[in-house]
Amino acid sequence: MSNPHSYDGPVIDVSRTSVRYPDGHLGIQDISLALPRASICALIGPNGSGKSTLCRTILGFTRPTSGRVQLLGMTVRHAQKQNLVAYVPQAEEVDWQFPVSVRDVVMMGRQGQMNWLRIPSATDRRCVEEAMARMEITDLAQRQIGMLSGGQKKRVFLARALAQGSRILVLDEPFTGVDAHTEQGIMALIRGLRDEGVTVLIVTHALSNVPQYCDHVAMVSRRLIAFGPVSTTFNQSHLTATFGDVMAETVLSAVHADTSVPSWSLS
Ligand SMILES: Nc1ncnc2c1ncn2[C@@H]1O[C@H](COP(=O)(O)OP(=O)(O)OP(=O)(O)O)[C@@H](O)[C@H]1O
Repeated sequence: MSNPHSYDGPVIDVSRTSVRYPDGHLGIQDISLALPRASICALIGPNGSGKSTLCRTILGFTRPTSGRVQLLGMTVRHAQKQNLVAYVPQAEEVDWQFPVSVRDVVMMGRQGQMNWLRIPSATDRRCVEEAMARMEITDLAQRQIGMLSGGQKKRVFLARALAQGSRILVLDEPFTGVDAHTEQGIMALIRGLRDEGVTVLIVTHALSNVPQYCDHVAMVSRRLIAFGPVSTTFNQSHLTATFGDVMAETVLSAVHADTSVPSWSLS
């Protein structure tokens, strides 16, 4: 098995991967992409195009029907066991009624590092306090997660991912329902992690932010339409093939005018 700290191949390596759900629906078809270390990749496509399916396959929540996913040169299961992958879910995937505090949720990021008794060490506690401070949620530490605003909830899950200290970070729509200050904070954090060597995959409908925030972009419509550096891939022909010509025009004019396209306009 490769050493995750010295491994210099593709960090997320998806090879000819398809997912067909038990009811016969096709989630993704024959997708291949290879993300390098220390990069930020946007995963974009219309509703139902397979973004979540691809993420869930990379995270090991969904098994590919065919093809193969490797993370840092090892199977997804091995990477998960070594705590190498952190995930920030969409708000809808979380049971907000669950009676846990913000600090408890952030501590969950440390579970893979704890001993079998699951008693947090001084290091675990320090990592949790540092992650909460970095996400500016220390004052919320005792609050029950269901009582927080949408932007505060996002920051809690980012802090959990930070506390985990993983080499790969997958975020599902991190900008939905957050204000401009939180959005800037999330991006500053993600860039900081990228500069520390973390590989980041972001599912986003905030298309006009992609050139500003990301190094690579993957465009999907069940199949892979295009993948590569933003500078050469985020262009009119690929956007048209993925979203249609009206949306491609709207996105590109928003990029040039440096304004954002509301995500609801992409449904
Ligand atoms: N559990 C499931 N069982 C059956 N079909 C599914 C399941 N989950 C997703 N699908 C189907 O797989 C396809 C891809 O869905 P997916 O959720 O991956 O798209 P998405 O790009 O993430 O969409 P959105 O932008 O709306 O979140 C869709 O046709 C969807 O109906």
